[in-house]
Amino acid sequence: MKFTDLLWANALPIYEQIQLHPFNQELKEGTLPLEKFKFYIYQDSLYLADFAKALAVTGAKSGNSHELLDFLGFAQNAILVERALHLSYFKEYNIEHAGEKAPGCFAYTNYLMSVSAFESYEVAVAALLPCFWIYKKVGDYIYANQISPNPYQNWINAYSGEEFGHSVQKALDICDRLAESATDNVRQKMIEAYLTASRLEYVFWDSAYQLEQWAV
Ligand SMILES: Cc1ncc(CO)c(N)n1
Ligand SMILES: Cc1ncsc1CCO
Repeated sequence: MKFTDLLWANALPIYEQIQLHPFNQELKEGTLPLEKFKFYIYQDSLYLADFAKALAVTGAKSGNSHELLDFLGFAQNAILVERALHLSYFKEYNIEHAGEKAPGCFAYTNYLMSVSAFESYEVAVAALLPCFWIYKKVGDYIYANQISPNPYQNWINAYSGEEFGHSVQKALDICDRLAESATDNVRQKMIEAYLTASRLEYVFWDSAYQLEQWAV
């Protein structure tokens, strides 16, 4: 059994709740209120900017130029996705560049940045993996089950697409390779980081669905 299969099995209950979450169900049906999608896209643009930094810092920890290049490529793609997909939605829906991170986005980005800065390469890779893998699975699920025409088609195509799929496979392969030579202790920390980031993926969608605000 590959290490990533073990990760998937461990986090399956979290993934199932993500797939069943009304944000993703309504995205699939095309009935997600525009206000919630706009909130999500704006928060996700803030997310992707920090995610790119975490990817670059993680890449800098790899012991070889091959994986450094992989992670720098992921970071570059995250910024390009932010520019292309998000800015087109910003225009189409008149989303203003205003406001700070909601608590869910704040928690997730700060977790990824702190793990990439302060934990080992192995643990940072495991923490970053749900961003790739869960989005791929959600993208594929929505693509296969969507009601069309769907107003959120561009978003669906981006994450169910082949290009994103290649990046996801690369990240999975790196994680499996690292786990093979990791100690049990490091592998345990990788599992915990993967679970925490998966929970934060749920939190991020839920935050958008609730139009989450700071309590004070
Ligand atoms: C919150 C979040 N996780 C993962 C991705 C995938 O890039 C994204 N765009 N946003
Ligand atoms: C994970 C991820 N999300 C948006 S871009 C990107 C890197 C893919 O290369």
